Amino acid sequence: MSGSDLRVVLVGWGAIGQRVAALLAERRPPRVVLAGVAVRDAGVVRPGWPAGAARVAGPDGLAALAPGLVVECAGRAAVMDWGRAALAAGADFAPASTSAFTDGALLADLAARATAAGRQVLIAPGALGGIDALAAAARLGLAEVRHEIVKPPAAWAGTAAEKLCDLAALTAPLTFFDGTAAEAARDFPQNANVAMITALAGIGPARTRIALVADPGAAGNAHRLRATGDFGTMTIALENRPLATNPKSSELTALALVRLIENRAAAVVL
Ligand SMILES: NC(=O)C1=CN([C@@H]2O[C@H](COP(=O)(O)OP(=O)(O)OC[C@H]3O[C@@H](n4cnc5c(N)ncnc54)[C@H](O)[C@@H]3O)[C@@H](O)[C@H]2O)C=CC1
Ligand SMILES: O=C([O-])CC(=O)C(=O)O
Repeated sequence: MSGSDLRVVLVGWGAIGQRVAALLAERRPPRVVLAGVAVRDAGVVRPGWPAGAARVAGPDGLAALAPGLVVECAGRAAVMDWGRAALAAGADFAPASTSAFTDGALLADLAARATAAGRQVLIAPGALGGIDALAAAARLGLAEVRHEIVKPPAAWAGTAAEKLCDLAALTAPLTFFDGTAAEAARDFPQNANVAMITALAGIGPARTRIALVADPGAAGNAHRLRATGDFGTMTIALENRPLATNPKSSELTALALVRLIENRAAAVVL
């Protein structure tokens, strides 16, 4: 491998981390090396571990791998420490657990560290599409952004949805939450990270409206985004296939991270 290779470290070996690693192994993008994966128990042997990737036990072990890009797919609690460690190690930082940015001070802190280090915090579109159009449209001014997240009841199990409705008894779609992106991302960190992505790309966490729906007829995880503004009107509808090992997370989230990684090393960026 040459000195110009992009050395990537994944933080988290769950549904998304494993899918990203498998896609990189399949696609073998030029100039991309999966240098390491951070896990909580580095001693455990894990089937399917990527060839040549080091096990990283904690943020202190990051700099030794000389990463160019650290991709977080572990959970909200991992974002601050791994983001700081990535930027201190001279890497860009791409967090998937964007619900962490309901704490606006955390994003400001990482942004300041990125500026000081000459690096970037890169936010992939996650489970969503149309973020490029939304972010472009926001430059002229948006009047309204509404994002509806529809998942089967099983995908809401173990979340605050259980306090708001009887998931097992549903026979028709139920909108169990309608509020701001700030509230959605704060209260549903496993299911509404994209709410914060929509908000950051558009009109912010306080003005972006989010509806969360449990639908017993849903085959996958749907995202419906509608925005109006001086640019015109946009409507995006996605029916995402869930990841096999975590029904809460969409396949598209892993694909968006693979795209981000490949683009950091590509000659032509799309
Ligand atoms: N941006 C987006 O659109 C989306 C973001 N997500 C978020 O991405 C994250 C990962 O999702 P999944 O892979 O589906 O979750 P998962 O629960 O399958 O995997 C997370 C893994 O990270 C590990 N982990 C947790 N804290 C860690 C730490 N400090 N260091 C090392 N490993 C740690 C866990 O043990 C687990 O193996 C979650 O926060 C999820 O909510 C999920 C879907 C969409
Ligand atoms: O993967 C999805 O469809 C969305 C999701 O879980 C999240 O934003 O946290």
